[in-house]
Amino acid sequence: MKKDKQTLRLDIINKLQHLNGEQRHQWESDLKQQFFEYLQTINVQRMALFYSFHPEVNVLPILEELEAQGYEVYLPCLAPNYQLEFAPYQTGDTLKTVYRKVVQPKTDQRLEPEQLDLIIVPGLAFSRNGYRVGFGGGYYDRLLAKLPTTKTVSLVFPIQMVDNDLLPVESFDQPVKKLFIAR
Ligand SMILES: Nc1nc2c(c(=O)[nH]1)N(C=O)[C@@H](CNc1ccc(C(=O)N[C@@H](CCC(=O)O)C(=O)O)cc1)CN2
Ligand SMILES: Nc1ncnc2c1ncn2[C@@H]1O[C@H](COP(=O)(O)OP(=O)(O)OP(=O)(O)O)[C@@H](O)[C@H]1O
Repeated sequence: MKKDKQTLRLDIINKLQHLNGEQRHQWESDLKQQFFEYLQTINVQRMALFYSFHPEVNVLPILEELEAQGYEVYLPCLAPNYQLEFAPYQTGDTLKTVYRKVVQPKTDQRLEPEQLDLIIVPGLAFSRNGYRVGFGGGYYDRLLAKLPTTKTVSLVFPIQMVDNDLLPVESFDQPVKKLFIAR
C-alpha cells in the first residue's frame, strides 16, 4: 500500500534510529568511498552539503575530507518563503541553530546557488528513480526547480530505499540525478 509522505517519514526516521552503530559506520564509510571515487570522474569546485543531525546519514566526515582536498564547501541557510541560500563553511566556523536540530553558518556571506557545481541533497526516503521525501519544508524541491543543470546527488542507506511505485510523488517534487546507495 502507498503510504503518505508523513507516514513514510516517520517510518524511515524510526528505522534510522534503530540502526546499530557498527552497521551505520560501515555504510557511512562505504558512501564516503563511493562519493570520492565519483568525484575523481567529474570536474567540480564548489559544493553544497548539509550539516547532518541524528539520525540522518552523517556527511560531516565527507565535508572534512572535501575541505582537506581543497574544495569550496557551502551549507544551506533558511530564507523567507522556504527558500534556501548558501553560505561558505569551514570546520570550526560559527554555526547557529535555526530550527530544532537544523544549524547554519552564522556568516552573512552568500553564494548564488547557480554558482554551485554540485549539491548533496539530504532526505529520508528515496526511490531508485531519485525521488525523495525529506523533512517536509519543500526547501530542496523549490531550490532544484531553479537549477535544472546543476549536478545533484544523495547518499543513502539501503533501509531508506522505497520501491518507485510506493514513494509518493507530487507535481512539485524534484528528483536527484544520482543516488549512492551504501553496500
Ligand atoms: N541536516 C539538514 N539540514 C537541512 C535540511 C535537512 O534536511 N537536513 N533541510 C532540508 O530541507 C533544510 C532545513 N529543513 C527544514 C525542514 C522543515 C522545517 C520546518 O519548519 N518544519 C515544520 C513543518 C514544515 C512547514 O512549516 O510546513 C515542522 O516540522 O513543524 C524547517 C527546516 C536545510 N538544512
Ligand atoms: N516549487 C514549489 N513551489 C511552491 N511550493 C512548493 C514547491 N515545491 C514544494 N512545495 C511545497 O513544499 C511542501 C513540502 O513538500 P514535501 O513534503 O515534498 O517536502 P520534502 O521534499 O519532504 O522537504 P525538503 O525538500 O525540505 O527536504 C509542499 O506542501 C509543497 O506544496
